[in-house]
Amino acid sequence: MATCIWRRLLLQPVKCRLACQRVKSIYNGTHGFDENEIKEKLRHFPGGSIDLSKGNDGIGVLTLNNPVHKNAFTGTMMIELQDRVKELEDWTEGRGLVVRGAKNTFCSGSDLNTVKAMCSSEEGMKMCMFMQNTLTRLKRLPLISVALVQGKALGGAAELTTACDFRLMTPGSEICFVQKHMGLVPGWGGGARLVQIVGGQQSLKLLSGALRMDPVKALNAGLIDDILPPDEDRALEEAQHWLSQYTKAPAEVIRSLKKVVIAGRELPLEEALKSEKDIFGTLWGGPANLQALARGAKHK
Ligand SMILES: CCCC(=O)SCCNC(=O)CCNC(=O)[C@H](O)C(C)(C)COP(=O)(O)OP(=O)(O)OC[C@H]1O[C@@H](n2cnc3c(N)ncnc32)[C@H](O)[C@@H]1OP(=O)(O)O
Repeated sequence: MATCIWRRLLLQPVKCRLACQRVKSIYNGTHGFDENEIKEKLRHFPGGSIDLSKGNDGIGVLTLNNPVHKNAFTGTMMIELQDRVKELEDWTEGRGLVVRGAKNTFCSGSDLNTVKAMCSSEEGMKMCMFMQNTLTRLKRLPLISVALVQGKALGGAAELTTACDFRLMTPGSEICFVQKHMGLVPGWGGGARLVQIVGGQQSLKLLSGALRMDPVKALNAGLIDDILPPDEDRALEEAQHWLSQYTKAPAEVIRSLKKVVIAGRELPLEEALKSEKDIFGTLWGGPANLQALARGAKHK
């Protein structure tokens, strides 16, 4: 039943808007999760912002902006991240997204003042459910996302990078799942996603060793997709250029490709195949398809 709804949603994002909100997220009222309650709590920990710019070229830039604290995630930044992801869900022209930190550093994870103030197990789990919902929705966006890691990506920030389709690092940067040193495990969904990206063996090493992954180690482990040239000030430009090799096509084609991959990632094979057929049907004989045929495109 759930996979059937999910398949319909892949095809009818507007029609099924309300159901969509439920299915795109993991937790809702049936899991005892009260989103408003946790948001109210998170509002008590202000600071920083999550900024989104949407380019006319269909490429968005999402910036974690709290540089005095190395872009650590405050409570209000967690809420703003959800708001920005909702905005991206509604951006029908979007084809790609770069997720980065302000001032040449990525993010030092959860704001430690927020962590200290929400120290009961119950509160921790609510925050964890809220962030899992948001990061799952980020990963399920019908556009191609890349995390640009400059400086350090620690703890929850390392988890955030796994909610993007791709990861890039600049020389001198580092990704480290420091949760073990905090007496924790990943909780924002980064553990499960890491296993999907690098496999169980590598994940166990990265998490239990809290390994500091420099760009070369991260590339060899399959954690990242490329290392950018050593020019910090041009890193965003380089990341956008790197991303453009995957986003050069009409938005409806790129968005449909991503939906096919989401179905393949998340649905049992037969359901994924049916989704793929339906998504294919939305493009066959459509403008991009007809233009390609009229051009007599050759693929030498
Ligand atoms: C499920 C979620 C799990 C989590 O994410 S738990 C959080 C994991 N992250 C951490 O423990 C990061 C702790 N911070 C550090 O290790 C270092 O500050 C870090 C990021 C390597 C940067 O080192 P430095 O370059 O030497 O800079 P610094 O230490 O002087 O930091 C500059 C100012 O930023 C602050 N800061 C850094 N990370 C923070 C954080 N996560 N929460 C709250 N504040 C944080 C730091 O306290 C300092 O502030 P101030 O200038 O002393 O007022």
